[in-house]
Amino acid sequence: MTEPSASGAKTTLAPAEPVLSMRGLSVDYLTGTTPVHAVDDVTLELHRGEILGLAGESGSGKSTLANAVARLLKPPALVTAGEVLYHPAGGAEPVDVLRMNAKTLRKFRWRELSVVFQSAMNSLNPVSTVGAQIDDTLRAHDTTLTAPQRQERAVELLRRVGISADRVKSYPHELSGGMRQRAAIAIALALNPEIIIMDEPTTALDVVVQRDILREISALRREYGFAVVFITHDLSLLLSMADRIAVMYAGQLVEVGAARDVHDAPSHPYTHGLLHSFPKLRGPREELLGIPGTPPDLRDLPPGCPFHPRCRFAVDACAELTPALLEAHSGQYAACLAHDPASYGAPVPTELSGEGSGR
Ligand SMILES: Nc1ncnc2c1ncn2[C@@H]1O[C@H](COP(=O)(O)OP(=O)(O)OP(=O)(O)O)[C@@H](O)[C@H]1O
Repeated sequence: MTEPSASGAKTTLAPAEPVLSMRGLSVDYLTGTTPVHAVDDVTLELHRGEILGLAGESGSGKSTLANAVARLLKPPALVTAGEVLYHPAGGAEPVDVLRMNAKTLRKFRWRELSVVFQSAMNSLNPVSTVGAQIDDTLRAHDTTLTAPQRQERAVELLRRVGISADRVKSYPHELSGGMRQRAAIAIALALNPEIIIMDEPTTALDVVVQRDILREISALRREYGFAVVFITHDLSLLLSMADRIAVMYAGQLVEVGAARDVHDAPSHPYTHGLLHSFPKLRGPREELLGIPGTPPDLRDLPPGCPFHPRCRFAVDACAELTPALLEAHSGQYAACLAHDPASYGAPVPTELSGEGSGR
């Protein structure tokens, strides 16, 4: 696969310097007689300080990819190929997260990378107050802090995510769903990591709380400068908050680009279908085309492009050739033969050409 370049980032907060590089990453689930290829040869960079949105239907491999990066996979999951390079600040040599020993990994987690899951109830300890949980995290990873300093920091962190100081002594069950999610974010921020992986962190919350928390994540990111991998099946949500978007289909990366470009001119038919599956907030009304059919069985992908049976732009070659991730437009990459004129044998469909998008 061609590695996406850095040129597409939307804001100045997303410089092109990588903090994490996934290269040729593949993960299988070894269940039954045939492995499930949940992540298939993914090459993707996370830039320092950016919000990278990871989108795709349920089962496309988003969580598996994130868990592989955080070294949270458990059997039957197995990384079968690839590396995940962490680039320390200050230009030190990159380190392969997948090959870190237990001691290095303990330091890497929380200090450099933390994770916020969909259900804070699963990550928070039900028998410990939120203040104590922040304190535990700080004590385990930063021995230079005194108890009063840790307490001060716990109050400050909770304040940063919108929880008042008097809640420090609350147990998770005493908090609303939104507050629990905020507390989980506060713990993730405790050691000031460079990377935070958020796996559907607001999906279980109502829309108003979700919007508030997303706004706060963006503000915190600006203030602290961490990079976020934000996972959701809700592409419209990502378009409003991410700098860049990576779209997964059947375990593969099918499109990567700046959020605005992906929104204005998707270059992969799957992204195009996702974008036309929900009504636009602005602009003229459009027919909702959706995506026909269902995702393939990851044990037995169709030959050629895995999306071709559902693709309205497919030509005969799509059932035979596996498309590489190629630059479709400047800074925007798609794994689609339509952008490879020699193989496609027809002009790029207008819908995928970027024409009319004002670029
Ligand atoms: N423990 C497991 N054993 C076997 N297959 C699994 C296991 N966990 C996940 N899978 C399969 O791996 C594929 C990718 O799953 P994954 O959860 O990574 O997708 P996802 O895009 O995050 O989906 P969702 O949005 O529903 O969380 C799916 O086909 C899923 O069924």
